[in-house]
Amino acid sequence: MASDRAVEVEGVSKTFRIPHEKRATVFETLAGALRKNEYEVFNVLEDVTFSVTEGECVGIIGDNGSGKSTLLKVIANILRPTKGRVAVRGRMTPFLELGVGFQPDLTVRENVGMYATIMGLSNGMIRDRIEDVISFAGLGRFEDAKLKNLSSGMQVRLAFSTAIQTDPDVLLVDEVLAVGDMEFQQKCFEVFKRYRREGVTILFVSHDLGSVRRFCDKALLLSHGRQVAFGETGDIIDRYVYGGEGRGGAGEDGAEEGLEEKSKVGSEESEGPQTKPRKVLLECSQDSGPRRWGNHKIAIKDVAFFNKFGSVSSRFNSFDPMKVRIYYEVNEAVSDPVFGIGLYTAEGLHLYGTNTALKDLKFDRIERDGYIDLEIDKIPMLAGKFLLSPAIQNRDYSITYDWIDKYYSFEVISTGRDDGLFEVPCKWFV
Ligand SMILES: Nc1ncnc2c1ncn2[C@@H]1O[C@H](COP(=O)(O)OP(=O)(O)OP(=O)(O)O)[C@@H](O)[C@H]1O
Repeated sequence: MASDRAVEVEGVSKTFRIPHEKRATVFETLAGALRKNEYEVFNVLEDVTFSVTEGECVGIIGDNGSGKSTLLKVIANILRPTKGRVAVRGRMTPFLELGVGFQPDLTVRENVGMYATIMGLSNGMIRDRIEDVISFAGLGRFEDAKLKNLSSGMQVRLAFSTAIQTDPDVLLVDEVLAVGDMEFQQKCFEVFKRYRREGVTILFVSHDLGSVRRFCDKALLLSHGRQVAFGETGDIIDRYVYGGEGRGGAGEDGAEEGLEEKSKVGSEESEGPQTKPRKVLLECSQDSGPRRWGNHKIAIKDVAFFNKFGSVSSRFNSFDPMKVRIYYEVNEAVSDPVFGIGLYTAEGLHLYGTNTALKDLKFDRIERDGYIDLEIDKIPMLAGKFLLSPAIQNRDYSITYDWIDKYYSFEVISTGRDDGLFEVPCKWFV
C-alpha cells in the first residue's frame, strides 16, 4: 500500500446466500439431508475499488440498500469480502452498530465501563473519562438508571460518547449524525471537526447530503452495490441528485441557451421540443388525472424542470438553479396572454406565485405552439417534494385559457443544515 494511503479497497465484492428451504424440525433436517439446499444469491457489492489518503474524509452515498453499510462492515473487518482485498493502515474505530453489547439490566455507568472495554480502552482511561462520557451524552441525571429505561436515542448518544473516547487513525461512521436532537448532532459535528483537524481519516456513510458536502473531501456513490463514481464531493453529489444522464446528454439544450434570460418564449417549430411532452390532457375528469380548467384556446402540453446541466430532472439540490419550461399548444390564436405558475408543498400549502404580467413581460399575439421558460437562480426550499401549477390566463385574469392544478412535481434534496421549509438569507452578529 502506498505510504500516504490509509485505506485501500480493491475489487471488493460481497455476496450473501440466503437458504430457500427452511429445515426447522429434526424430520425436515433428515428428510432434506440428501437434497441439496437451494440458495438465493444476493450480490450486495460488486467490484468496488477506491483508496483514501491519510487525513481525508470520504462520504459514502447512495439509495437505501445500495450496499453502503455492507461496504463499511467489510472495511471494518466485520464481514469478509467474497472477492477482493481491503487494507487499512493504523488503528481503526468503527462507529457502525453503536450500542451492540449494551446490557439493558446494567446502569448507564456500568454500561459505559463495559462498552469502553469492548472499544479497547484501558481501565485507567475509563476511570478518568467516565464523567466526560456521561456528560457528553447529556445523561448526568440518569447515570444510575438502568439502560432499559432509557430511550433508544439516549442509548445511541451514550454509545457514541463512549466510542469517541478512543484514539483512532481511521474512523468509520455509519449515520451516527442522524440520531439525537439538534444539540447532540452539533456536538457530534464538533467531534468530527476535531478529528479532521487532528488528521484522522474518516469514512462516513450518510443520507444527509448537506453533512457529506460540508465534511467530506471526496465521495463514493454506490447504486445496487456497484460503484457509480468516486471523486470530488460536489461532483459526486450532483451525480447522485441529477443522475448520469443529468449532465449533458442527447436532446439537451442548456449549454447553448445559457441561463441568462429570465423568461423567454420559444417556438417548437424552430427549435424542437427539448423533452418529450406528456400526452395532452385536454379531457380529464375530477377523479382521474389532474384538476384542470380553462377554455384551452392555448393549452398547456407539458411542464419540464431543467437542472444546472441543462437536462430534464425531477430532483434538485437546494440552492441550485432550476428552469421551469411550460410547453403550450395554440388551438386558437390569443392576444396578450399571461403565463404563470403557483408553487406548493406536497400538502398543498401555497408557497409562491408569479406570472409574466407581474414581471412586466408582454406578448402581442401567440399563434404557434411553443414554450416559455421561467428561470430560478437559486432554489430557496431546503428539502421535500413540491408541486407546481402552470396556468395561462388573459391580462385581467377574467379568462383562464388553461390551469393544471398542482400536477407537476419535483423533489429538493437538502444540502445545508438549516431547518424548515426554505432558506432565509441571514447572518448572526455579536
Ligand atoms: N446479512 C445479510 N444477509 C442478506 N442480505 C443482506 C445482509 N446484509 C445486508 N443485506 C442486503 O444487502 C443490501 C445492501 O444493504 P446495506 O445495508 O449495505 O445497504 P445501505 O446502502 O447501507 O442501505 P441503507 O441506506 O438503507 O442503510 C440490502 O438489499 C440488504 O437487504
